[in-house]
Amino acid sequence: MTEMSFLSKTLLRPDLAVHVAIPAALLALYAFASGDSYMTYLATAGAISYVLTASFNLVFGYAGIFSLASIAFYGIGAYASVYAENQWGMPFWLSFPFAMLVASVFAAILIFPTSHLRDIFIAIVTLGFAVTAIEVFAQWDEVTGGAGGIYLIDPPSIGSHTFLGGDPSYLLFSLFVVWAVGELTWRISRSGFGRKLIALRETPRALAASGVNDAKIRFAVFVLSGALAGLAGALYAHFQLIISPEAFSISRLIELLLATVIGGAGTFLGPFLGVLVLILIDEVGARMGDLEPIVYGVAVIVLMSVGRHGVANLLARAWQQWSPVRPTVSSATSATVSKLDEEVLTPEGLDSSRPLLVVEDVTVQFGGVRAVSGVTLALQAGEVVGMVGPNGAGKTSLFNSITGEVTPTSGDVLFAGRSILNDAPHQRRKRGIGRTFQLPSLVPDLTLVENVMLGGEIRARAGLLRQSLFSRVARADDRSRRAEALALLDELGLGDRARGRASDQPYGVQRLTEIARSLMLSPALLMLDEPGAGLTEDERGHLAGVIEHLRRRHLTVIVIDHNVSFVASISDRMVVMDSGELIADGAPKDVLQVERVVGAYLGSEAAAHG
Ligand SMILES: Nc1ncnc2c1ncn2[C@@H]1O[C@H](COP(=O)(O)OP(=O)(O)OP(=O)(O)O)[C@@H](O)[C@H]1O
Repeated sequence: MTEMSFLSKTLLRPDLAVHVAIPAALLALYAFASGDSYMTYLATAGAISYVLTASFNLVFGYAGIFSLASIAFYGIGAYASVYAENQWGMPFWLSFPFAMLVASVFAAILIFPTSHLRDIFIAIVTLGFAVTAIEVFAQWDEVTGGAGGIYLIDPPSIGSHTFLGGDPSYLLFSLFVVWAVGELTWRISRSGFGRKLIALRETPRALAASGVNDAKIRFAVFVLSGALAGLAGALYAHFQLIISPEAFSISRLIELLLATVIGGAGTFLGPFLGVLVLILIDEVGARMGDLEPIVYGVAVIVLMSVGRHGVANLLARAWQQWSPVRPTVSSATSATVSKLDEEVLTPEGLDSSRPLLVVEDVTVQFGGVRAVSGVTLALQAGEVVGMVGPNGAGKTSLFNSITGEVTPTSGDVLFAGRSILNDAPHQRRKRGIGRTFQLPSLVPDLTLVENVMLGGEIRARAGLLRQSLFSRVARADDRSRRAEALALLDELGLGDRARGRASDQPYGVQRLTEIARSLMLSPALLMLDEPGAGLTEDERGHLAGVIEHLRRRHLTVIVIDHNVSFVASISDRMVVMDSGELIADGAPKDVLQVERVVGAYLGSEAAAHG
């Protein structure tokens, strides 16, 4: 291999580039800064800011949880490490994990009042927590030293070496922590855990559709982010050797927000770049005397208007234009249904002696609206059932009461002979009930194959911790999930688009990808809510072929659609709903003759079909 091809191959493989470029950059920074005390100070402060920003980037940037409590966890980590050393004589190297533990315990507690909140409401509750914590830091004299702060009695040392805050050795230690945190975030961003965080941020429904408990993902990222903020706090305390409440103020929180957003929230490089840009703005501003706040403000406004998704995304776009390797996305869903492989889907353990699904006298009431009224329905394994009915007939409400998104007001739903009413949606996915939504619920920022891989997460052998570390088992999981997802996409005729971003795909492709994601669950029952909506004639034809393929594989399928001819052509049996009631149930040709069906809903279309 020539030197050039090695270089270009390394650059084009992000893993290698990160493992080489980040440590090299950190070592270069150390070599550059360690000769000068001011630069050493600046670089160490920057390293600490990076760790704090990376912790916030995980919870806000990746997971989309607008938690402002990071500043409190930062303070808690700082005080906890100093307190443990001063009061209990805890060694320096133990006080760091202790700080992480204490901060993560607070994070674990705070997740409860915020678990059902979103966006600005989370921001308000966590801001309340941050303000309270800042007040406690300033007032709890016995522990925090109150407004005057506390000193670390013994500077950190290992063996005979003392790490004084402004020393090059402390800078080296801080850069080591930066490397470790960077490595962790890189691994997370590559792993199934990272994909689940992005799904949580953009399309939480995609998690439920994949059988993933979003509460668990929220909890994990909140606690992890709290622990990293605590680590930043301990690093800060040992850098300054004195800590006082001003270090954990609201203006520090605003700096943290700015660093995250300017760098590029939800990107790996964002925290590095955000901190660097803020330091540069600070340094330039400091030379401008009274104009400093104006320089700061103007710089932030300019940066945000040039690229509101942050510097990292600007660089990524520039790199994509420069890079010789471009993703290839063909223009049409060209593959034919004949490509569908007979071996792909074989539902296991089906008991054909009893219905797979029984809906017993289910009523769904939304306030004064009775969306479903005493519906009883049984589905045999292997049936393809089409469900039609006018707008507002209650089809989706009935669907949702089977899949768990809606709890029936009365009645029961049995799957494989067992009531599933108490199961959460993600648990029903695990039991074998796959579903798609009326509006496609793919994660726009992930590729198609990554979206489909989400459906296989419930079979992952590696837990969240091993996924975060992207361990050997997690990598092996990932490889096999990717291969399965690619095979499924190929089966559905989407192989050539697998690496395209979901948001760039036409509706038809997105709908089929949702089906592929559901199939990753190896469901016994697949429920498709208007899979044909918004599709072209060609795409509809392709969809009909896919459903026929599922039927041949003995998968039980329920399809809602408004196009009666389409439903009649793909189903073994048709059910018709009107005003919350089931008004017909039988073979398509018989149902289309039922007077109430023809009169109440189908009109000329049914007559034409009949
Ligand atoms: N979450 C909700 N809150 C209040 N009313 C609701 C809710 N969901 C559905 N409804 C109402 O319940 C009735 C049935 O709606 P549903 O969406 O189940 O019908 P549908 O047959 O699926 O209609 P469409 O074909 O238009 O999707 C409608 O009157 C609807 O407005």
